[in-house]
Amino acid sequence: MNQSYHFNSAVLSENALQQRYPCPAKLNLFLYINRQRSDGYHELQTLFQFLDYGDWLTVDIRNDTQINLTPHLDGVRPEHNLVYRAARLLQQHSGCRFGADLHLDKVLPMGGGLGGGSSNAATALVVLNQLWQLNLDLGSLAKLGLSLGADVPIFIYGNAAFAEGVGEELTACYPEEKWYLVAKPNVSIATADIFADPALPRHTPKKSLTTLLKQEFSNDCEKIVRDHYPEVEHLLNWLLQYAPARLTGTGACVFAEFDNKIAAQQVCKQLPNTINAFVARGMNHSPLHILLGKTR
Ligand SMILES: C[C@@](CO)(OP(=O)(O)O)[C@H](O)COP(=O)(O)OP(=O)(O)OC[C@H]1O[C@@H](n2ccc(N)nc2=O)[C@H](O)[C@@H]1O
Ligand SMILES: Nc1ncnc2c1ncn2[C@@H]1O[C@H](COP(=O)(O)OP(=O)(O)O)[C@@H](O)[C@H]1O
Repeated sequence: MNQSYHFNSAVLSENALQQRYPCPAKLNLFLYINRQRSDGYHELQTLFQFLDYGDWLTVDIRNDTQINLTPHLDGVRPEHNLVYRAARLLQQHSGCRFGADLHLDKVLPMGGGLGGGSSNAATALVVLNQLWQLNLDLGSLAKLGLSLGADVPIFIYGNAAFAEGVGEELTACYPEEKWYLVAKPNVSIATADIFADPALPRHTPKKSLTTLLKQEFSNDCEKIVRDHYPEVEHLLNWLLQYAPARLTGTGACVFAEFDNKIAAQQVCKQLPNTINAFVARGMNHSPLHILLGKTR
C-alpha cells in the first residue's frame, strides 16, 4: 500500500478499497479578530482551505460496543484523544450498538494550527456515521463536532470556507488552490495563551468576504506570536525572502505560498533539517469527501 501522506488522486483511488480515510490539514489563509464576547471567546473572520496532506485513520467496525484506538499519542491521554471522544460521542448520541477498532497514522504536528486533531475527529464522525449506518446528515454531525472543537465543522462539511462567529457560521468559498511550503518552528504554542494575551489585536473591523478577498491576507495573531517566539519570527523572515508567508491559526506553523510545486520544493530543500516541513497543495474540497464521493 502507498504510504504517502499526500492525498492526490492516484493515492485516493488506490486507497478506495482499504478501510483507510484521510484527515487533511487546514490552513487559515487569513484570520482577523473582531471582538471578544462576554464569555471570553473571540469572534473571528477567517478563511479555511484544506491541504492534500495529513493523517490517515483506519476504521474497522466491531459487533460489540468497544472503541479501541491505536497507537498512543505522546502527551494525549487515550480517553482525551479527539478520535476516541468523537466515536464515543456519536455512539452515545445515536444509541448505536456497534463499536470500532481505530488506528491513527499521525503525521501532522499537534497544536500547530493545522487543525489535525479537529480533522481526526471529523473523519471519525463522518466515517463511523456511514459504517454504522446511522444516516445522520452533515448538519447534525457538524453540531456534534462543534462540541469537540471550533474547527471540526469545517472538516465535516468538506468545503473550503469563510468562517465567522467563533467558527460556526460558514460560507463555502473557493480561493485559488496554491502550493504551500508549511513549516513548524521548534516551539509549541497553546491557542488559549494567544487569546489570553492583552496585546492581541481584538477590534479589527468586520468586512465583507468580497472586500477581504481583494485585500492582502494577514493574521491578527502573527505579531504577538512573532514577539513572543523568536523561532517563529526567524522562520517567517527567512521564508519571506522567497515568497509571501504568514502564520496559520494561532501558530506555531507558518506557510509560504507558491504558484507551482517545484518552486515550493526548491525552497523547502534549503530549510535546515531541524525544521519539520512539507510541501502541499491547497484544496477547496476535502480529500475525505472526494474519497467518499460526497463532493457537490
Ligand atoms: C483560532 C483557531 C483558528 O483555526 O486556531 P487554531 O486552533 O487552528 O490555531 C481555532 O478556531 C481555535 O479553535 P479551537 O482549537 O477549538 O480552540 P480551543 O483549543 O478550544 O481554544 C482554547 C481557548 O482559546 C480561546 N479561544 C478560542 C477560540 C476562539 N474563537 N476564541 C477564544 O477566545 C478560549 O479561551 C479557549 O478556551
Ligand atoms: N487525535 C489528536 N490529534 C492531535 N491533537 C489531539 C488529538 N486528540 C487530542 N489532541 C489535543 O488537541 C490539541 C490541538 O491539536 P491540533 O488540532 O493538532 O492543533 P491545532 O488546533 O493547533 O491545529 C493537541 O495539542 C492535543 O493535546
